[in-house]
Amino acid sequence: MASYAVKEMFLTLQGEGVQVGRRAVFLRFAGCNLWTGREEDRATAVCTFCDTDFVGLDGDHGGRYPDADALADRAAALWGDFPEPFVVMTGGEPLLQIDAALVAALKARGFEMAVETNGTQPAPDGIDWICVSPKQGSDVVLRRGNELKLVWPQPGLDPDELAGWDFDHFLLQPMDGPNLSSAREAAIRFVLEHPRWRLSTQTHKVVGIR
Ligand SMILES: C[S@@+](CC[C@H](N)C(=O)[O-])C[C@H]1O[C@@H](n2cnc3c(N)ncnc32)[C@H](O)[C@@H]1O
Ligand SMILES: Nc1nc2[nH]cc(C(=O)O)c2c(=O)[nH]1
Ligand code: SF4
Ligand SMILES: [Mg+2]
Repeated sequence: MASYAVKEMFLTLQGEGVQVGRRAVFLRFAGCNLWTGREEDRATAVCTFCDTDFVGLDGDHGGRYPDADALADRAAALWGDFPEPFVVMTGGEPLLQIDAALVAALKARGFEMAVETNGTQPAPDGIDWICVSPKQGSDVVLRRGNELKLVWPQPGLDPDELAGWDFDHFLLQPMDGPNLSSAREAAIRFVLEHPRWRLSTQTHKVVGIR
């Protein structure tokens, strides 16, 4: 039976993408295949701009969960006594760990499931909402889903090529970091010229929630 390495779990509002503002349990898995998460490796990683600490098991409700039921029980407890539970699985790279047993355990507790992924791994069946965020220099195998959320700008990644992939929504998300304001301006300019794309703002950072 699989065990799961979890960095943290918390209740918040989805800050990004088409489902922005929605109450959600965030389940952040530890580990990623495109960066070790160590600052000394950032410059040589495939993904160099990550805004997230996904190393270790030491966050709120983090730990090694022995099985899918234990993890789904914790997610249900965090959601609390409300209808229509919603979980966003992220990381790190969640598709390194999400398996059929976890999907089934969450489904059995009534969860609607979303995933935030870099798209380099196939997704198991049964996930309700797939957000793929491609990274320049990686091999994206998951080219269909609900939303494609491109962190912008990423030199070498051409949005016109991605626009042929099979997604319902195409989003540009300005890259947070030292050049955030110019990234924002570039994204706004791009959307004004390419109405197929929408701007995704990381609203949780603006309003000061997790
Ligand atoms: C931390 S990642 C975890 C999920 C998965 N590994 C991925 O990259 O999609 C969550 C989301 O944050 C985005 N992201 C990471 N660093 C960012 C940054 N500096 N600015 C804007 N978005 C960022 C990712 O592209 C992804 O959409
Ligand atoms: N509020 C909030 N919304 C988010 N949407 C995607 C996030 C992520 O790190 O995957 C994230 C996050 O870390 N916090
Ligand atoms: S792929 Fe996702 S989790 Fe991994 S380093 Fe990039 S943004 Fe961070
Ligand atoms: Mg985040």
